Amino acid sequence: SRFCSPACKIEVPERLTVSHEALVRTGLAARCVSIAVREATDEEILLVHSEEYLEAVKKTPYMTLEDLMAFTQQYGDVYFHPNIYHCAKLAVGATLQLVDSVMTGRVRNGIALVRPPGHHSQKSAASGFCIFNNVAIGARYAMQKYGAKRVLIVDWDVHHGQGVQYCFEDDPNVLYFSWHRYEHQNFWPNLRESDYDSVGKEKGAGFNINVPWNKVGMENSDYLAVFFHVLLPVAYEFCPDLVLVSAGFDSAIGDPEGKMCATPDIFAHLTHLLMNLAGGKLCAVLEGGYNLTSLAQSVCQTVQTLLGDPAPLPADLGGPCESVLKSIHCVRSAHKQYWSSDLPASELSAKSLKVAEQKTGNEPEAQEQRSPEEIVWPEPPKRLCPPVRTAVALPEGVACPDACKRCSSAEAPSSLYSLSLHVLCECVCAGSVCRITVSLYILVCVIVCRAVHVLICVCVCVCVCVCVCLAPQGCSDVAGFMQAVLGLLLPLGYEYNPGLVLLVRMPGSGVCESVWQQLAGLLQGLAQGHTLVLMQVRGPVWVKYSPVNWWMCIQDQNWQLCKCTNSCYQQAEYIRYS
Ligand SMILES: NCCCNCCCCCS
Ligand SMILES: [Zn+2]
Repeated sequence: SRFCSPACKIEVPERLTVSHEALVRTGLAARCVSIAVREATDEEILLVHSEEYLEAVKKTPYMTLEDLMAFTQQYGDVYFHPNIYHCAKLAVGATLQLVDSVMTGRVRNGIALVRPPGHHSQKSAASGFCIFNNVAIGARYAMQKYGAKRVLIVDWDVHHGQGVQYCFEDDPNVLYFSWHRYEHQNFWPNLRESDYDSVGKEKGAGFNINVPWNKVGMENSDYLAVFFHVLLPVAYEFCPDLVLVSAGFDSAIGDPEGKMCATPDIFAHLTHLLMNLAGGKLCAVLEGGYNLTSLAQSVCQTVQTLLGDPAPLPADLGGPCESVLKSIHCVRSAHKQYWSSDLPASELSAKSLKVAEQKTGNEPEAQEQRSPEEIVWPEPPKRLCPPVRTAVALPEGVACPDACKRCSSAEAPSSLYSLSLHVLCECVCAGSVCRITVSLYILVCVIVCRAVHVLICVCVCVCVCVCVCLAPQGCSDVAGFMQAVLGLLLPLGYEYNPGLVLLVRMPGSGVCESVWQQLAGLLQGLAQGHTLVLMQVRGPVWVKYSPVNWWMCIQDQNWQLCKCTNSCYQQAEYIRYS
């Protein structure tokens, strides 16, 4: 019989069917392994929820419609259907199946497309369409069953996941990050504790990060700025064993709840920027997302990045808007005492403020006048999945690394300079590159990043941005190095939006492997993954390249190579020859 109470108009079954259909239509589903779902057990649900709440929800399948209505009244904005208890157990069970698959290494990462969502539900309360807190239970489960010590939860849904915050606010082992439409507490769930000064309690102080959006109409550059200047520096310092994403897509353009302007392809970059953490162990769990068109596109963008495909070129980014700068400034000040990675906040806001003034963001008022259905945006750009991930040109007698395809060996130019120009011209003449960023890493810690634009080729105008990075001591200051990469190089790179990234590692630079891997991985979010790496270890040159990744390594006589695990793209095993 039809459920006579006002069933939810936006949290509808079609959310899952359009998402799955899009994954099938784009061929992405065929590239994934599907994981069986199951119902969560009581024990698993009790990792987060109270017995009395679970017992109460257990009764709902047998309630009359009137009783269900009454039961719903005690909570905010949640709808109970006789079948929702079953669905909510499946949503938790699917999440835990995904956590199992990732923590056991059966898969590197994945996404659980579930409903009802979970991040608003609390120990003894349903809220905001959520019955059981899928992601909070997933975090506790990973810690209990797999001994995960530190779990990072990134909540990019447009609503504040207060349920997750309450669950872990005194827990230093779970770092909860959420951005959310807030409008100075005028947006649902209208909580004082959703503001930036809720940093966690007792031992958990510093492990809860709230970034309020005090305006609607936020764009891609606003989202990236928060990742570069708030989330990523702290996430790298936290060094999680597992990343859980409360992947709500109501923060995308066209959503009736969020009223933001960020386009679906931004989720390709957000996902990419998180995939270098925790050795690539990332579980995304669907939360909100109520515009069926942008939801399906955003899900596909996320899955395609999880599969390792190169990110799309970021559409013309500007700097963050004034309101976001204030939020970034406030949340960084609130967390200053807990985290060491901290560029002088004044410098950050000064630079970005200048850019913000020039920013002519599309006025959200204009957007608000149009109904969500009328808002249109361009289809996300096609993203190449190269037929050959990695080709390697090696001197005679050197075996081809795993997962690489051997091709004719390039002659080994003697000096680095001629080599790089030789290759650059080859790239340029191939016509596949319009702009090139050359990062010459002389030494380790980047403290000054100066960009010099040089015209190097008459046939094609190639802007070579030569970042000459000076630095003091060796690899000890990894935090400082990562802070400079995250807070300076990446924002610069995304805004510059090059056609190719050239990474050069000089001998004696002392760049330790982990830093090098992070750098190579993060920078592959630029230039659609076209990365050229000159790794001056010592010795002859060989070129490892593919339509996506160009790797050029200069090796010493005894082939002192390194294992470069690119969690994003492929395990590139190099070979040690002595
Ligand atoms: N007038 C109150 C609107 C409440 N909307 C609840 C939205 C829950 C989103 C879950 S992601
Ligand atoms: Zn939401």
